[in-house]
Parts: sequence; structure tokens; C-alpha cells
Amino acid sequence: MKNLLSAAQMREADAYTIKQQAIPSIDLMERAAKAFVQVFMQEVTEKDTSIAIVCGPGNNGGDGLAIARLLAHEGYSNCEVFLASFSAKQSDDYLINLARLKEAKIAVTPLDEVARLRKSEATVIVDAILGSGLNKPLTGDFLALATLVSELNRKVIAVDVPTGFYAEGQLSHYNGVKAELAIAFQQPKLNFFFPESVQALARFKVVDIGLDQDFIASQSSRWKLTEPADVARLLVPRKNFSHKGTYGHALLIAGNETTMGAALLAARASLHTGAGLTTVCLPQSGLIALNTALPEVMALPRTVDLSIDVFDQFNAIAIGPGLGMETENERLLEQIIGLKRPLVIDADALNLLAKRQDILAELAPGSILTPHLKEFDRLFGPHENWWSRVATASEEAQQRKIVIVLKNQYTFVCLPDGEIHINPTGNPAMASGGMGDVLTGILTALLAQGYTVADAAVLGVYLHGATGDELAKKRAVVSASQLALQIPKTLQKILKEIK
Ligand SMILES: NC(=O)C1=CN([C@@H]2O[C@H](COP(=O)(O)OP(=O)(O)OC[C@H]3O[C@@H](n4cnc5c(N)ncnc54)[C@H](OP(=O)(O)O)[C@@H]3O)[C@@H](O)[C@H]2O)[C@@H](O)CC1
Ligand SMILES: Nc1ncnc2c1ncn2[C@@H]1O[C@H](COP(=O)(O)OP(=O)(O)O)[C@@H](O)[C@H]1O
Repeated sequence: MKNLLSAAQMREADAYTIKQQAIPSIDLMERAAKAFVQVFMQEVTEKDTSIAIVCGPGNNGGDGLAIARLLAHEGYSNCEVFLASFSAKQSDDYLINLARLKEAKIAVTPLDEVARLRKSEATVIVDAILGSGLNKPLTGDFLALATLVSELNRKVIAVDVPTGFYAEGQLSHYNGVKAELAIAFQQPKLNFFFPESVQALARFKVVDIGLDQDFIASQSSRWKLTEPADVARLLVPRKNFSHKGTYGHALLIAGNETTMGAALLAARASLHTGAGLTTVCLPQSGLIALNTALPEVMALPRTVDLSIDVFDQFNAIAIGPGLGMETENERLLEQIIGLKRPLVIDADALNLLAKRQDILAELAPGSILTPHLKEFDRLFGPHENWWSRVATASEEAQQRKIVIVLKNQYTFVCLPDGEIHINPTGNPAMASGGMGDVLTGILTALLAQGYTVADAAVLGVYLHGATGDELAKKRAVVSASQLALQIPKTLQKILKEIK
């Protein structure tokens, strides 16, 4: 898994690499500019595209100047370079690259007035005004320029980060450049994974600029990005001579009169994620649907005289999808939490816990909560932004010794040891009802098979998103049923990669 570093740690990685590899900073800048240009050429394929490269006074601007020279070298014949030289202080590497540009006889236009940019007919703007050196809010000429770049409504490609975008920390009242794409150096910025980043960029790509990997891995950071190699390492292939008993028995306490589908979806996901046996504890009225739709799955009718002793036989228990908020379900939840066993808690079970904080306090360590934004805020109070929501999730996970899977496009898996694993898979085609029920089924099946709680959470969330990504290659909308059916193919794909 990738150790995601803060901007300050990245500066240290930068300095360490310069020293360790005996590479001057100007050469590192050249590497960064070359890596940017490689991706830029895939994005802007027509060499006669009219391009404006707007460069600030620091190293981000220095990158911009190097990019202008390299684009000219690649045959991009219609580039204009604008210098946003509002500040007297220019970085050394900026000045070297300015001299190199002049040597290459490429003209530059100082933006003594921001409005000069308005006359440019460029269809693509490269934003190299300010990068990760941003250390105060945009004001004055920088703000006017950032506003103009966004208002011109061209395709904006930002170098490293859009001007005005903080790599980490709360993203409130964003007033910087709105980019279509940010081509970031070495690692994605933490804030790319937060929904508020939508104000600043539509998408991002990351290019490797060869910073010292060992140094990056050795830095202490609670932020991790799950990578395909992690999943391949975690996933255990099925064994010779194994049988259904080898892969555990998953129980899903789910479904109600009008939300029986949630139980079926979770059960379908558990079945296809490989639980040896799956049982659904559902109202009697759901039996025909279950037996018809999923003949492999067993039923435990949820009647008033259901004895709590029966739960002993299951290796993993989830409660919540489509459960309903009735008093008898609240009572059942209380009884199950009273067993002091780790549980997967989703949907209505989370909503019941929101009003019964006394039972929430009794939740066994090693449990997994899977809230979406609203469920999370009902449980732990309202949050004004995602940065503070994730901070609360991590604190709660540590204090309660549980895992909190805070769901979104990029789901945050908060572990009891304080690590926060960001999941990179998943896409908007998956934004439809029942998707969370499928995730609950996946997690429960992995726990039943013996994965540790942390591994099940990281692996399950990744699998869910990766399956959605595969399906989204051929369809604009992915349904929860389709996703559940497709899980074995994702598993197979990962297992093939291990061989
Ligand atoms: N390893 C890497 O990641 C590599 C990074 N590289 C590149 O370096 C970039 C970072 O460059 P950088 O440190 O020179 O800062 P940059 O963003 O150009 O800003 C310049 C100066 O502006 C100032 N300033 C700040 N906020 C301001 C504001 N609101 N309004 C006005 N001024 C403001 C502030 O100076 P101050 O005012 O504090 O003196 C700041 O120092 C990075 O994004 C990437 O493109 C690659 O070349 C190589 C490898
Ligand atoms: N835009 C998106 N990108 C990636 N994943 C998404 C997106 N929208 C929803 N999902 C995923 O789908 C699931 C939705 O969960 P939830 O809201 O609980 O669904 P439901 O209650 O309908 O079952 C989460 O795992 C979430 O990460």
C-alpha cells in the first residue's frame, strides 16, 4: 500500500532525493516536466492546438517554463507562455528555466495586467501559477488571475495541483483555478480524495518523478492508498480438498416487508464472495423470494420466539440491510450486541444505534460499521466538511477499537490503529440503491472465510469498487445485482495476477 505523505513530508522527500541521488533540483524539475508532458500528449493529441502556459514565480512556474520548452520540442507549434510575475521573488530553478526558454527562442509575455490573458485564443490552458507552495489564501493579482483562468472556460490542465488548492486540510470556500485535469507529481494529493475537491478539479492523474521510494515508505503517515498489489497479497486462493465448511458460515440479519431486496442483495454478494454457507435471518414473508431467487442460501425466519442461542453457529454476523426501525428489531440488535461478538453493522442497524448510543457503547471491538455520510452524521453528529468527518471516524475507530468504513466515491477505511486506508476503486455508475447492501454481503463473507477484520475491510471495499469499475467499462449504470454476480470474476482476475 502506498504511504500517502503530507505536502511538508513531500518537500522532505524532494530534498532527500536531491541529496541521495546526487541530482540537482533543476534536473528533478526537468524530470517532472517531462513526466507531465508524457501525459499531456495523451490528453492533447493535436500538435497545432492553441495552448497558453501560465507560469507563476516559484517552482510550479519553473515547471511551466520547462513544459513550454518540451512541448515546443515535441512539435506543439501554437504555444504562448505568460509570466505571472506579480511577485519580485522568483525561484532559482524558475530563473534557470526562463533563461533556457529564451535560449530556445521561445517568446514570453509578462502578464503585467491580468486581463492580457483574456485576449489569448488558447483552447487549452496549462495552470503553472502556484502549486504545492501555496501557503496563504489567494488575494490580489493571483486571485484575479485564477478567477480569469476559470472564467475563460477553456480546458485547464493544472501542473501538480490547481492554483489555490491545498494538498491537505479543509477545503472550504475554494476560490482557485477550476481545472479539468491535474497532473500531480509522485503521489495523489490527499485532498483529491475528498468530495470537496470537485470545486477545483474534475479528475487527476499521477506521474512518477522518481523521488526516493524507500524514504517515502519510511515516513510515518496514517494515510494509505490501497493498491492492486495489496489486494493480491491479501487474497487467499481456495485450497485443494477444501469443502463448504472451510469457508465459513455467514449470517445476514436483514430485510423487511418493503425492503426484502436488501436482504437478497447482501446474501447474493455473500454467496458470490465465497462464504461456504450463507444464511439470511429475515421475516417469514421473505422466504418465498429468498428460496426462489437464491436457492443456495438458507433462511432463519425472524419470528418473535427466535432464540439468541442460534447465532453461535455462525462465523460472521451482519445486521442492518433493509432491517427496518421497528422495536422488535431494536431489541434484536441489543441482544446481538449483548453477545459481545464482532459484527458488521450497516443501514438501519446504524440508524438504530444512532438513537441508542447506550448499545453503541457496548459494541464489541473488531466490529465493522459501514455508514454513508448521512448514517455517519446521525451516529456521531453533524460535520461541516469531509475533512472533519474523516477525523471523527478515525478517532471513533481508535477509541472503540472498531473499523469504520466511511463510504463515498473514495471510501475511507478507518482502522483501530489510526491508519486510514483510502480506496481508489469505484465510480459514479455505482451510485444506485442496494450497492451498500452488496458491500455488507462481501464483508461478511470475507470475515466468515477467516480474513482479519482490517484485511476484510480493505479487501472488501476494494473488490466492491473494482467490480463496479469492470462493469462500468461497458455500461453507464451498474446495478447492485449485476455487481454481486460479477464478484467471482474480479476474484479470479486478482488470483490470476498472483500466479
Ligand atoms: N517533489 C516535488 O513535489 C516537486 C515539485 N516541483 C514543483 O514545485 C512546486 C512547488 O514549488 P514552490 O515550493 O516553489 O511553490 P509554488 O507553488 O511555485 O509557489 C511559489 C511561491 O508563491 C508564494 N505563495 C504561496 N501562496 C501564495 C499566495 N496565495 N499568493 C501569492 N503568493 C503565494 C510562496 O512564496 P512566499 O510568498 O511564501 O515567499 C511560494 O513559495 C510543485 O507544485 C511542483 O510544481 C517540481 O518542480 C519538482 C519536484
Ligand atoms: N460515485 C460513486 N463512486 C464509487 N462508489 C460509489 C459511488 N456512489 C456509491 N458508491 C458506493 O456504493 C455504496 C453505496 O452504499 P449505500 O449508500 O449504503 O447504498 P444502499 O443503502 O443503497 O445499499 C458504497 O459502498 C459507495 O462507496
